Amino acid sequence: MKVGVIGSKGRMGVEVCNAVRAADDLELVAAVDAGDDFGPLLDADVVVEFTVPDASMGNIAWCIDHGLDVVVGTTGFDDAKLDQVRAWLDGTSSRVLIASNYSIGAILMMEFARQAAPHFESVEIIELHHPHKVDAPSGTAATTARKIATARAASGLGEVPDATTHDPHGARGADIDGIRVHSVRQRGLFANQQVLFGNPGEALTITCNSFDRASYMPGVLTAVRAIKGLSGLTLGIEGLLGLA
Ligand SMILES: NC(=O)C1=CN([C@@H]2O[C@H](COP(=O)(O)OP(=O)(O)OC[C@H]3O[C@@H](n4cnc5c(N)ncnc54)[C@H](OP(=O)(O)O)[C@@H]3O)[C@@H](O)[C@H]2O)C=CC1
Ligand SMILES: O=C(O)C1=N[C@H](C(=O)O)C[C@H](O)C1
Repeated sequence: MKVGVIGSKGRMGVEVCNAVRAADDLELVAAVDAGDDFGPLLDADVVVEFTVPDASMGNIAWCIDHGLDVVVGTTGFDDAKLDQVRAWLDGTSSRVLIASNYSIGAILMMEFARQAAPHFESVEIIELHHPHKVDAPSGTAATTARKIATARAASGLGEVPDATTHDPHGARGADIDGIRVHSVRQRGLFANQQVLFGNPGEALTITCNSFDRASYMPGVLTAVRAIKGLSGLTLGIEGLLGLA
């Protein structure tokens, strides 16, 4: 397959270009970044997009307009943006796959959190990242929170217990579908997430660490190879790994 990369000079884009070059069955035919002519992407069978939240929607629209399939790793998607992508895809043959995390550890962390969610009264998420990250909370934390909230609702669990009525500084963190998320930005770290569950007399903590951007490459290449078998908008690669 011929692969194009948008965001090719970024931290993830560089890693993706190298992973594509190293794969026997893939060929890197285009590598573009901010300000570049996107024309060379027209030679690609599939485009991989790792840029910034403010640019990603425009890049996805460009790919769909030009009949291309796109594997998106950029974070910062909410329901409104996803609905917009679905609307763009309507009546086209393009495919878009968006995943907030392509590492197997993070995908399993989210799956384990989804399984644990109906069984614990309390749950909070702490995500810790390098200080260059522009979006908060992380896409992974937002996805995890939504999966937990859905699993809690399906099992009839009510709100997470919390007596806080006075929080003038926002110390309780972000609220995503009723799940508290705390974002830490720390020099020396790359990417870590902890999901803290609690019940009377017990606690369960699920932790995932990424130490290197190499951790995302098997998932990204799996998505690249699988996208022609998908249709419309696909969220996450759990299904490609037999987890959904
Ligand atoms: N899904 C996953 O598994 C993972 C997702 N991510 C996400 O991937 C994204 C990228 O992360 P990272 O590589 O660290 O970020 P970087 O800031 O290192 O890279 C982003 C790149 O995109 C470029 N860019 C900005 N605007 C455009 C545009 N309109 N068209 C083309 N290129 C553009 C930037 O150029 P310039 O700097 O000149 O503006 C930069 O080279 C983030 O949203 C991050 O959260 C990260 C790791 C894993
Ligand atoms: O910006 C990053 O670095 C990362 N972003 C993704 C996210 O927002 O979840 C994935 C990973 O945590 C690294």
